[in-house]
Amino acid sequence: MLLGAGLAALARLPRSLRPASLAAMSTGTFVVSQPLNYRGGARVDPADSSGTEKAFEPATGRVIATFTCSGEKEVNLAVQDAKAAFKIWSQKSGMERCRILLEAARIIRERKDEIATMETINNGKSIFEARWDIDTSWQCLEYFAGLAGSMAGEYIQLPGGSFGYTRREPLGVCVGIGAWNYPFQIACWKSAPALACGNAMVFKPSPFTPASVLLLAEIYTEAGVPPGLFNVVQGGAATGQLLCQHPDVAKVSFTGSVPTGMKIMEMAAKGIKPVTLELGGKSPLIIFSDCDLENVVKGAMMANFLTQGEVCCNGTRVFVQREILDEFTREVVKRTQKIKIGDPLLEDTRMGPLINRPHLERVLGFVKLAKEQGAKVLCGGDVHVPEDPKLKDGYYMRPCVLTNCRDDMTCVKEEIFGPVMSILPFDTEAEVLERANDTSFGLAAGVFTRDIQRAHRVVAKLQAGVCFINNYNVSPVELPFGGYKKSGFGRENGRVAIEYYSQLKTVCVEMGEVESVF
Ligand SMILES: NC(=O)c1ccc[n+]([C@@H]2O[C@H](COP(=O)([O-])OP(=O)(O)OC[C@H]3O[C@@H](n4cnc5c(N)ncnc54)[C@H](O)[C@@H]3O)[C@@H](O)[C@H]2O)c1
Ligand SMILES: O=CCc1c[nH]c2ccc(O)cc12
Repeated sequence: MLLGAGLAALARLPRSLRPASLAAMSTGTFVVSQPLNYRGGARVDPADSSGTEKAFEPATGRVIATFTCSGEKEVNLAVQDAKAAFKIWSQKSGMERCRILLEAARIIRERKDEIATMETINNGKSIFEARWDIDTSWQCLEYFAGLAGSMAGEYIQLPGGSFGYTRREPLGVCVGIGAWNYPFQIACWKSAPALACGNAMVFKPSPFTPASVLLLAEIYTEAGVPPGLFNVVQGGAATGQLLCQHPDVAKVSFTGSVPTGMKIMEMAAKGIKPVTLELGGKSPLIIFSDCDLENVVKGAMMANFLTQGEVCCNGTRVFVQREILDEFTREVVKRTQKIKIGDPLLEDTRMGPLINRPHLERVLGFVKLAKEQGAKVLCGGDVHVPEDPKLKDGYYMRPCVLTNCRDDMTCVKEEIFGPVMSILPFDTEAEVLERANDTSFGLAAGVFTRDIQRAHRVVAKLQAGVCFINNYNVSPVELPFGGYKKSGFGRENGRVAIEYYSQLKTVCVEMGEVESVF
């Protein structure tokens, strides 16, 4: 729980009385004072330390938590607790697991405002968006609860009355390592399928956003999972490495950047551990001239400016057919300039601060380089200083639209992970397909057109794991999510996620005599 002035008392109130009070808290008052590790069904101070980290409130630049990074001893304790809980959990029927996950989903739904408030304070995204994130989170638990109850193998008849069958079995202790852009949701997208399949999990959030996953851990406990089934350790690369290299860890599910993904895969390879990698992107959004322009402008904004542009699947290379280039550009700039930037806890704010000062500087650096390389800034791309004095040290920038872009510019080739849209004109379908696929990433892509045949023809040729037709950045939990090429592999969400958190056992049953060649 986040504790600020008067908040400790609020936190002791019955849960039903808490959410509204917490949601009413304003920016600039929260501090975290309880331990941020979770083990054996409770918050704990870590048994050892590999240094300390500070977490910030991006809206104000204030430190909201100082915490200890977990070392070898603490990581080992978390894995051992998870191992013990796995023995109990994996023996439960799918229906028993289903009931507990449904209860956890219900509690998340009930505490939505409280969790969203914490997410907004620690990440900087607007409260409006954070509530969406929490909706997708409980929906994910509900979805995998349903699948837990219906997981089954196959029966295969063999000659002479013999037969075989398959069993879908859990892997054991799974590790989840998260990025900072969707802290609570990432933990849910990983833990829900893992737990549904009968696994235990040790989760490490990004050191920039250590707080909200503790609420998930407490909720799992309250819902009835065995103590130790879901544990949290804190820290950065060193703690992550200890987790990936631990001999009792059966699988690693990672969300983060491509360079870190490569390191994770190397470590996992040494232990022959399966990995799910949800990595970065530089996704194309292709807009044909026959589109519905009103929808397209909305789609392009959704593709670029959610969570301050810090979204892996953002469609930041916006290819616009030349006939509508001017009209589209005019309209998208007009709307971008109207985005309300500021205190992310205010109901009408639509863009909050970026995650931290170095990241803000990095994004501004991309805009500067784009100008040097010949791009034209049509709006934004500079620091925003809100009028409210308490926000003066926050990490705000104005969302940016770039034109005069070329495919070889850095702003078009590299993932910026900030509110920067690059507009690129094109003439023909064949040309735009070639240019859209000319990247080592392959996370997502979008097509806007009224021509349904063209829409399907184009998405069939796009090298991307998630394609949108006439919309962008919607992620219903029923649909698999994951990338092609360097954007990773394995899938989260959808039925298929079960395959990444379980293993298949084949049982061959002989009903006759053993036929021996000896
Ligand atoms: N594809 C997706 O679903 C998805 C979702 C969100 C973010 N991302 C990507 O994540 C990146 C931004 O997130 P980030 O800056 O937190 O990424 P990051 O790779 O720096 O860190 C991600 C996580 O990995 C940990 N980590 C860092 N080095 C490690 C190591 N050597 N071993 C083990 N763990 C290590 C970090 O502490 C953090 O928890 C962007 O590239 C973005 O596209 C992808
Ligand atoms: O940021 C990228 C897309 C995304 C949004 N929410 C989640 C949760 C878990 C992920 O692995 C990716 C994402």
